[in-house]
Amino acid sequence: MIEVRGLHKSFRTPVVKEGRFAGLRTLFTREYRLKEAVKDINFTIRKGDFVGYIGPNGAGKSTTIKMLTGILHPSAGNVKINGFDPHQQRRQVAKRLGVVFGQRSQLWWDLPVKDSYDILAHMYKVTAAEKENRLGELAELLDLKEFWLTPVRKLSLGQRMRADIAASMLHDPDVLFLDEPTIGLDVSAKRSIRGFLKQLNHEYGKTILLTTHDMDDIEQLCDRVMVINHGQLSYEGTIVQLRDKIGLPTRIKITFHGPVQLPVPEGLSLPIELGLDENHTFRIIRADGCEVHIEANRQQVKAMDILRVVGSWGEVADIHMEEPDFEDVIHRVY
Ligand SMILES: Nc1ncnc2c1ncn2[C@@H]1O[C@H](COP(=O)(O)OP(=O)(O)OP(=O)(O)O)[C@@H](O)[C@H]1O
Repeated sequence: MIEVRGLHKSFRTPVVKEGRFAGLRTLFTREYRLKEAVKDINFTIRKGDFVGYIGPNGAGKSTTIKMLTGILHPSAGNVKINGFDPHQQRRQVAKRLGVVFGQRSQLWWDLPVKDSYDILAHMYKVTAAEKENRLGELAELLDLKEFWLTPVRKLSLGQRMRADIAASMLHDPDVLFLDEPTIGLDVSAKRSIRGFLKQLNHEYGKTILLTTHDMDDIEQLCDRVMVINHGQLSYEGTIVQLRDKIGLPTRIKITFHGPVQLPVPEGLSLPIELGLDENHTFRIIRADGCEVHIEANRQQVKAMDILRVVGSWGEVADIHMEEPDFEDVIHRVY
């Protein structure tokens, strides 16, 4: 459905001279610097996928999205969306594509929300009946009626984002590109946007590519994640595979029915005589009365082995496992 092959984008920017009359000298003797924003990117996104596209600031995410939407022309390589080239066959692609830029609204600032939809429907050649039908459904799903007649500039950020997402869906596209759709939103506004996106993907089968710096968005919504760094893809796969690859330890808190005698001091790994070898061990990080905190790499040591060993220290009352924070995992990939 979305195919990207050998995608490159370089920008040529004039080098600004320093010192007296710098502006003038820059005008007459132009020197250019080449910035390779995207370097040989390849990926395929199938129908119904929900894929996260993440990377640090300046990594090349927006440049990629702009090439996918046809706003920018690749320096090399190609993009196909449903078989069409977004730059050369813009009209065909636009019909099947919805785009939301969280930082920039596609609605008319001074017009009531409803009027923006009338203009967009006209631009996309959506019939009056289709428009009524879709807006009825979207208004219900995104709770649009409360600000239907309000000018866009007076909307809260959460309302504006809901209105923008509805606008991108008005022509019923199969594919959605979302660039930071939850930026700046409070917890409940984020939840409502995420719920809607989930529904679009699960129930309506929409294919979604999501760019965000919010790792909760990625963890809660995406089946797959692509990481871009310095213009190149540094990881592509599921979130579970990514966690396994990075292999951060799981934190486990064990509560005993009484104080425990530990076989090794805090900070040390368990010794071999307990039936664990040096590659399959775990570490005591803190002991506090009846509570013991350990760290284990669950790729290396089985939960049953941990239970067997800690069970020999005393009577276990409770065990609480905490998987590594996804932000920490991502930090390692960046
Ligand atoms: N029009 C342009 N002219 C020159 N350089 C550009 C242009 N657009 C982007 N760049 C450069 O290309 C690189 C990638 O930028 P891009 O906006 O794609 O990053 P990003 O991953 O979207 O970052 P962020 O998370 O901060 O939005 C950056 O170094 C940026 O300065």
